[in-house]
Amino acid sequence: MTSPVYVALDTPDLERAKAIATKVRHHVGGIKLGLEFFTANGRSGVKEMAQLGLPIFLDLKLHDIPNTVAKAVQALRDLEPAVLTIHAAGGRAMMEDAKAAAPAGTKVVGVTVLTSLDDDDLRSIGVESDSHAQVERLTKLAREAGLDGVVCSGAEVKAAKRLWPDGFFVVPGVRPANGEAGDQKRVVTPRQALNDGASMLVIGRPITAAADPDEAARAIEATL
Ligand SMILES: O=C(O)c1cc(=O)[nH]c(=O)n1[C@@H]1O[C@H](COP(=O)(O)O)[C@@H](O)[C@H]1O
Repeated sequence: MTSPVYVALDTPDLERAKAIATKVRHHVGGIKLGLEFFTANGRSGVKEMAQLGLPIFLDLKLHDIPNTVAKAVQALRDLEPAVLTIHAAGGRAMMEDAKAAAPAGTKVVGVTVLTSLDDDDLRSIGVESDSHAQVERLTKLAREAGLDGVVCSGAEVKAAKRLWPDGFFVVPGVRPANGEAGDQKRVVTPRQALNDGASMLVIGRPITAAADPDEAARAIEATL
């Protein structure tokens, strides 16, 4: 079975990203390249990582007016990522236009509420709903806009899947039991996230910051 774990290679260092991906490749389903990697290495860096032969999740969390996001997605078409993120809070028209601009084989998923935010953080930016209700709201909107799925924490994935049984659910903020939460606030274990309906788990530091990343990925895989 292909592993649902995508390792987040959050580094500006292309050689380090390659080295970690090469080490863990037999215990993950793919690699996630985000803003830190992309702003340092750009499209050519993504192409170089693609040569490793693992599926790529390009996590750019695009969030702008519909025209700008659609044109940015168009400019990324030839990279053909397996998964691409946009912010669901960008609204329905933005999501519709992003999906229309993406390659047919790319799953476009909407980030709902970042896993680094709790209900107090939401209130501080004027969102009166709690994280659970806000994830549900944005999941419905993403579905209506024709996206393939959403990104949410493991605390909400069960509810999101109930609203969208055939949606694709990406769950970051995943930590092995007793793992360091760091800046993540809504955290669950990999096993719990899968039990509750996650399609894909995004795991960064628990693997990449380990003394032996392959052993860490293997240990996580053993809990699934
Ligand atoms: O879209 C994401 O992947 C994402 C969404 C979210 O709400 N929270 C979140 O942590 N992420 C990403 O998931 C990864 C989590 O990394 P670790 O906390 O090191 O496991 C990072 O690359 C984040 O950019």
